[in-house]
Parts: sequence; C-alpha cells; structure tokens
Amino acid sequence: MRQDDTQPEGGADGPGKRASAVVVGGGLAGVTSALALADAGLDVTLLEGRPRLGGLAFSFQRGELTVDNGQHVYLRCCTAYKWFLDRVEGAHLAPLQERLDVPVLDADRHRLGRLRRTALPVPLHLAASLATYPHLSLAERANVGRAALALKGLDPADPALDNQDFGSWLAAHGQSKRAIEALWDLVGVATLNAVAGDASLGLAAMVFKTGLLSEPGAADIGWARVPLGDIHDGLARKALDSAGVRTELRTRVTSISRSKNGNWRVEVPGETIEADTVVLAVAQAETHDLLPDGALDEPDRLLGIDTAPILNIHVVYDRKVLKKPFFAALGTPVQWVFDRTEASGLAQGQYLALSQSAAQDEIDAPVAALRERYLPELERLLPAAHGARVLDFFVTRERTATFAPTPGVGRLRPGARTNESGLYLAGAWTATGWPATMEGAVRSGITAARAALTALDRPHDHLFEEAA
Ligand SMILES: Cc1cc2nc3c(=O)[nH]c(=O)nc-3n(C[C@H](O)[C@H](O)[C@H](O)COP(=O)(O)OP(=O)(O)OC[C@H]3O[C@@H](n4cnc5c(N)ncnc54)[C@H](O)[C@@H]3O)c2cc1C
Repeated sequence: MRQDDTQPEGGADGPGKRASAVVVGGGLAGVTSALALADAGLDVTLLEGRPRLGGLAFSFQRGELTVDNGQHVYLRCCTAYKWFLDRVEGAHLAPLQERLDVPVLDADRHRLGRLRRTALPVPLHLAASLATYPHLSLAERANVGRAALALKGLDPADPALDNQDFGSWLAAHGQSKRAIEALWDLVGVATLNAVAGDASLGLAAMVFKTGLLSEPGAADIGWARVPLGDIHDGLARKALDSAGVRTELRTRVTSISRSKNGNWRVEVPGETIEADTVVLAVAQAETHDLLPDGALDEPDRLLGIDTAPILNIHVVYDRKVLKKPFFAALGTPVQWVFDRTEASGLAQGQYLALSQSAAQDEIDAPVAALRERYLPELERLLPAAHGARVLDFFVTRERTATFAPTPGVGRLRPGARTNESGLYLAGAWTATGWPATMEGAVRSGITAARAALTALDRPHDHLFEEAA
C-alpha cells in the first residue's frame, strides 16, 4: 500500500510533522527500505557513498560494452526480489525461464546433460531429469534422490544445522565425490558461494528445500536481459524519485548518534541530517564502524561474519561460439557461462561472462594467468571457440561479494532490530535465513522497514508472498 503524502501524520512525532527516516546505503537492501518507508508515508532520505545505486549488483561502461560487475540470477522462489522488480517496474527486463532448464556440459567426457523440471508435483518434477542425468551413475542418481528426500525433512531454521557442514552431511547420506561435484556443488557453489564442505548445512538446506523442493517452478531461473544497472540504479532511482525519496549519491555517512532531543543525527560531509528512524543498510564491517555504542550487545560478532569472493571473466569473441543463453560446466575450472551479447549492447561477435564463485584461489590471479587458463578451457567446452578471435578479455573481481556461508555463521547474523529504538539493520548478511542474495537483501530491507513502521504505529501491508 502506498500512502498519500497528504495523509495525517502519526507515529512518534504526533500531528503536524511527518515522521522522517534516513536510510544509509543504496544497495538493494537500502533501496528497498527507502521505498517501503516512503510508500508508508515517511519523509525518507537515502544516502549512498558511491556515485550509483545498486551496491554489489551494478554495471559499468567499457568502451561500447555495458558490463555487469558479476552475472546475477534469481529463482522463481525469490518472491521478495520479484516484488522489488515489480515495484521499480523492471520485471519485464529480468524474466524467468518458463521452466527450469540448465544445460550441463562435461568437458572431459564431452557430454551434455540437462537439469530440467516437469509440471509434475514435487519431488516428481525433477525425477525424469535426474533419472536421465548422464553425469551420474545409476546408483549415484538413486542416492541423490534419497538424499534429496532426507534434505526435505530438515528444518533450515534449526540452529543445530547451522553448526554442521553440508559436505559432511552429504557424505553421511551416501553422496559420492562425483555426485557432489556434478550436482550438489553445481547448484550449491553458485547459490551459496562456497563448496559443500565449507557451507552451513542450515543455509544449504534452505537453498535446496526452497529452490528445488518447495514447488515445481521454484527453481526456474531469471536474469536481467539488460545491464543490471538499468534496473538497480536507473529504474530504482526513478521509483525513489516518484515516491518522494531524497536520494544523495557520493554521500558517505561518517557517524550516527542520538541528539539531545532523542532524534537520530546522521553525519555526512557538510551536513547533519536528523531523523526519527535510521536504517543502516551497509555491509557488516561498515555497520560495525557506524553503530552507536550499545546498539548491539556484542557488536564485535559482526566482524566474525567473513566474506567470500566471486570472480567474473569476460570474453568477447569475433563470432558466435555459444548458441544457448547459458550453461554450467563440469570437469573444468569453468563454472557457469552466460551470453551477455545483447544485454551489453555489443553489435558484432559474442560476449560471454564466466561466473566463478567461491573464487578464493583465483581472485588475485593476474589477468594474463587467467587468460592462459580459461581460453583453452572455453575451447574445450565450445568447439566453435577454436579459431574464433578473442577481441577482448578482462576480469571483474569482487573480493567481498557475499558473506561466507560457513557453519556457525547463523548465530552471528543480527536481526533488523537493535537495542536502540528507531535504529534498524538491513543487508543480505543480516538474519534473513537466506544466503547472500538479491532476495536476502530485499527481504532484509522490507523487514527493517516493517520493524520501523511497527514501532511508529504505521499501517503497512505484507509486500510479498512467501514461496510455498
Ligand atoms: C559478483 C557477484 C555475483 C553475485 N551473484 C548473485 C546472484 O547470481 N544472485 C543473487 O541473488 N545474488 C548475487 N550476488 C549477491 C548480491 O549482489 C548481494 O547479496 C546483494 O546485492 C547485497 O545487497 P545489500 O544491499 O545487502 O548490500 P550492498 O550491495 O553491499 O549495499 C551496501 C551499500 O552501502 C553503501 N555504503 C557503505 N558504507 C556506506 C556509508 N558509510 N555511507 C553511505 N553508503 C555506504 C555501499 O556503497 C553499497 O552501495 C552476487 C554478488 C556479486 C558481487
């Protein structure tokens, strides 16, 4: 529900003055909070240190190419991110596949398999695909089915699961090294940003249960057919402007404190902004630095939430070498490959982006070494790449792409509320139950806004439906 600016003011300030909020951080969490608070009638200022909105999911220009810092996908079960896309009027720019269909290419065995779903009810929707998945033996496929059913019985919110690692659980449930590589890690590394052995069982259960075992269509994949920045920056800015949010870019918040009159004082170079409510939607380390004393019982726990890198390798060929929009790979360091030609605005040739998650070993590798390693791998996977000329090769490195989903991370992630009234936390790293995703970021932004509106006694709608 969007409220009219002329509506009587309520909340902490009483009649005559509109309740005000400052949102710090213009990533997806902050933009979402700002929109939700403005839609409920608050006077909102959004402060972002960089010259653009979108945080970790953005685009930049390289000659004629508009490049995403990293390939981003979402799933049909990401109902909050879907809400965001609708709210900024960008859903048509990031459509979902009609039905899950992931080509999986084995570089060693030169075989193509497909992870597909049917319209049958869960878990039969994946049964046919699993039964014919060529990258696993018959016995491995049967074991995968058994493990999936066992996974379905887990409660991702159970704190005991958070302390265990997914890899040990898979091994204890009869999963071979090959099954982990060709199936569990294929999906898990891309969604969790960690291999199974390094991932919390709770987060892995969350991903696999919600994505693969909740509804037949839950794992259908969506991705932006335009540069991410068109949605997360351009359209987001337009939506914020029409909602009446004052958005300040290149505006880094240096401190947050309580003034004598009880309001919050948010300091930026050259200005102090006062507000009833502050949503701090920045990464965990920055949150730690900006949090006023006493806002969390153990603020140093935030520093225990580690980060994990994602590397993207960008290759422009002089001709088309890949017919499909994307594929995943086995038996090679290449993980997921997307065709970004159209989205980037490239007029001739083909532009592929390789998304390399859990990239601890390669995040600092020199471009020349990555080139030497990955171009032959692409030739091995894509015969048409033989003889094609490479017109451009570059990499984007996100060293702190996500929080590390390590066992035990769950107890370190704080909720939206702090000990201070009127001060809330948001960000994909907060306690959303999700791994670090666009979905988690949007959820956290909504949760923080709802907590603020509840404290202000403001009515607010439920903004999105949970996936089943
Ligand atoms: C390469 C890569 C690939 C990814 N792939 C996927 C994917 O396929 N699917 C998916 O769902 N997720 C993916 N993610 C994760 C997703 O992008 C993030 O989880 C999400 O964007 C985080 O949003 P956020 O708002 O929580 O945080 P951020 O995006 O980090 O936003 C925080 C913002 O706060 C600003 N800020 C910090 N300090 C201050 C300050 N003092 N004052 C003002 N502003 C400040 C920062 O500049 C930033 O804009 C990927 C991430 C990367 C990097």
